[in-house]
Amino acid sequence: MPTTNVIEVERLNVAYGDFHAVRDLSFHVRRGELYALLGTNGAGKTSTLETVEGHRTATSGTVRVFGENPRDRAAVRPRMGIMLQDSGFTPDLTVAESVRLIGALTRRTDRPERVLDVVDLTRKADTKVSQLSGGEKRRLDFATAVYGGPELVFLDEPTTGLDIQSRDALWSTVDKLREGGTTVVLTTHYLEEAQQYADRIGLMHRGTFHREGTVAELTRTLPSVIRFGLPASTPVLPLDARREADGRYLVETFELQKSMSVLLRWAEDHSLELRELEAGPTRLDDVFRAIA
Ligand SMILES: Nc1ncnc2c1ncn2[C@@H]1O[C@H](COP(=O)(O)OP(=O)(O)OP(=O)(O)O)[C@@H](O)[C@H]1O
Repeated sequence: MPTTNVIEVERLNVAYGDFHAVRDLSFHVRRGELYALLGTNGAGKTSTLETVEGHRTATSGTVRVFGENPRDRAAVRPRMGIMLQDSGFTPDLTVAESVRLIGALTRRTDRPERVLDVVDLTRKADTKVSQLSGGEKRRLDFATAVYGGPELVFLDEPTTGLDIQSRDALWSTVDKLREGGTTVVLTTHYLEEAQQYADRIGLMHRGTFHREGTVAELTRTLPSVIRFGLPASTPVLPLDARREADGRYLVETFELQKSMSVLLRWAEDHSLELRELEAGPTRLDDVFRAIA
């Protein structure tokens, strides 16, 4: 199957009066891809997503979704599911009524019972929205993205407020949607989720991309790290290390395996225990910290 772009953004600008929230931003999302739009606070993620979702008009530049202008709601909306940070369901409606409403609004076909089952709210079908817990409300928000298995799904901070079981269940549902070919656009402040699930990441800062690429592309410019603790008096270390505020040692290296082997041999030779030893490639958190 040829790779086609589901989303194409070319030199997007979004301004609020004199303030430029998004500057000349260009990116595309391929069919079947999970693309994470991440960034610092106020970077312009919401402004960008609202434009792609068709809720906001670009100040300049072009945005195409399925080759169409996303402001053309009739052409685009039935094909996309949007899980907002708060979908704003009417508190007096029951969960089942809310799910049926999603069906009517999206004009997608599905069985509400199936959707309730997928988001694990079958037991709460007759409960009013106002009586749901925070995590249950979030799962109801997720139903808006799942209903009718749309081709494109936007997940805005999908797992905020969810316990670990609900998070795992949400990601397993997302995996199933993806097996069916669904394209996913994610925003999250849980960087480990982006690191685990995203095919590509656009990392925004002050209205533009600080970096864009796969997780490996984003992290490989920074060294891997090794951390460990040692007793008070030790022989001279075999590689450059610095002391952290908590007294542990930190080694930064572009040759993780080699440095580990040097360190382990040294510890063995001196009968030393490397306490709380941790080693691994740079995490996305470190890429974020490097922005500052
Ligand atoms: N309606 C508005 N009027 C004026 N300024 C706005 C408006 N909406 C957003 N902004 C500003 O535009 C910038 C980008 O905001 P946006 O909400 O797109 O960022 P974000 O990346 O989603 O941030 P966060 O992670 O904090 O939610 C911010 O500086 C914000 O204050």
